Amino acid sequence: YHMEVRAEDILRLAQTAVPALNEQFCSFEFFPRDIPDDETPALVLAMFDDLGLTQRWRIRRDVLAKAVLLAKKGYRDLPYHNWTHAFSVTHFAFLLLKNLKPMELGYLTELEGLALLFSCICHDLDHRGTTNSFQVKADTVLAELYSSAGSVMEMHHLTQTIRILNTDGCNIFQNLIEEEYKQMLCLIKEIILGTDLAKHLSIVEEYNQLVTTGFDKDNDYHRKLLLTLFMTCCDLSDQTKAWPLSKKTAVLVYEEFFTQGDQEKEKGSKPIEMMDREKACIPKLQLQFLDDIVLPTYKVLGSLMGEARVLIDILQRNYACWQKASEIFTSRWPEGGVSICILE
Ligand SMILES: Cc1nc2ccc(C(=O)NCC(C)C)cc2n2c(-c3cc(OC(C)(C)C)ccc3Cl)nnc12
Ligand SMILES: [Mg+2]
Repeated sequence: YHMEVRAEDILRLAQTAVPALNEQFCSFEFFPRDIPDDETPALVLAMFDDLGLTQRWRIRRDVLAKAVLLAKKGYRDLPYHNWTHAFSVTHFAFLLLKNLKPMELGYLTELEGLALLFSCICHDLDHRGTTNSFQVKADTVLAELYSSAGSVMEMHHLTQTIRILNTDGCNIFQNLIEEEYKQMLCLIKEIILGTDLAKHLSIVEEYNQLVTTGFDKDNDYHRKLLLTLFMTCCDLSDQTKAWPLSKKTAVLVYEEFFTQGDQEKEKGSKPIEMMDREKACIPKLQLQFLDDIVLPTYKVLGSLMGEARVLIDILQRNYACWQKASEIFTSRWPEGGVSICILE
């Protein structure tokens, strides 16, 4: 398994005219998952340009082109943790940076904004569609390598990210001065390791304190919290889209979970209910997920950045749809299949 891209593909991407990012593309309603796969690399370049990051950090176009193509190739063909997920997460980071203007307001430095965008592209590189606990239980190579550090998968995503930067002609940060380069690697590490669900759950308390004490933009730690908060919001952003779209994504997540559950059964171990296609009730699990993880995270975002409150309204509408679905589908289909919500 290796990551390689052809020179002519890099050249073609580097020379494509920058697609104009229209109003829909720049709005929170936009659903990036509908963009054809082959159009996504050019749009990533356009997002860097549109945010002024390409010129601010003197990022060479052909270098950014190669890095994006290598990252795209670094994702596996899975139901959920694939390039489409990475692209949609990156698109939401673009929306946050463009619409909430954290860099202009001094909530994030331009270096932190660049770190967020690049981390989104790479944050789930070479995911295998299984959880950290699965890696440890199955004693996989990745668990051998990283279980002592915890965050097994996230450590792997990080090493794959560094590998891209160390690949000839891919280091988009090559024109940063020494000090900024060191800071950049530190930020990327924080952000990518912060995408471990266990890490997120352990710092939710600190997010709420941040809301109570108020955000101090001169406080490095506050800005770091904001970065990992933004990253988690990006990672969860499919849930802030219109109902049919957010439901479609949820089904993909369970396709991956159930495949892991099937593998665990084959190994003779019992999967948790969320991963057991015989036991899981998706609407019920989605209500828990929105209650325990998504809503608390976006409520912090909404308290810190007023313009993000509109996203909470959409989340609450989607919550209501899952409630209706759970009432209609509390009893499973006669043949014991999983209830997929047909609500539109
Ligand atoms: C639609 C949707 N349903 C989900 C339902 C359940 C869970 C889950 O892991 N439950 C475990 C218990 C202990 C809480 C995750 C779900 N999920 C994620 C997701 C988020 C992640 O972590 C961050 C981003 C840091 C929160 C990491 C991995 C994934 Cl797949 N993305 N979309 C979804
Ligand atoms: Mg991840």
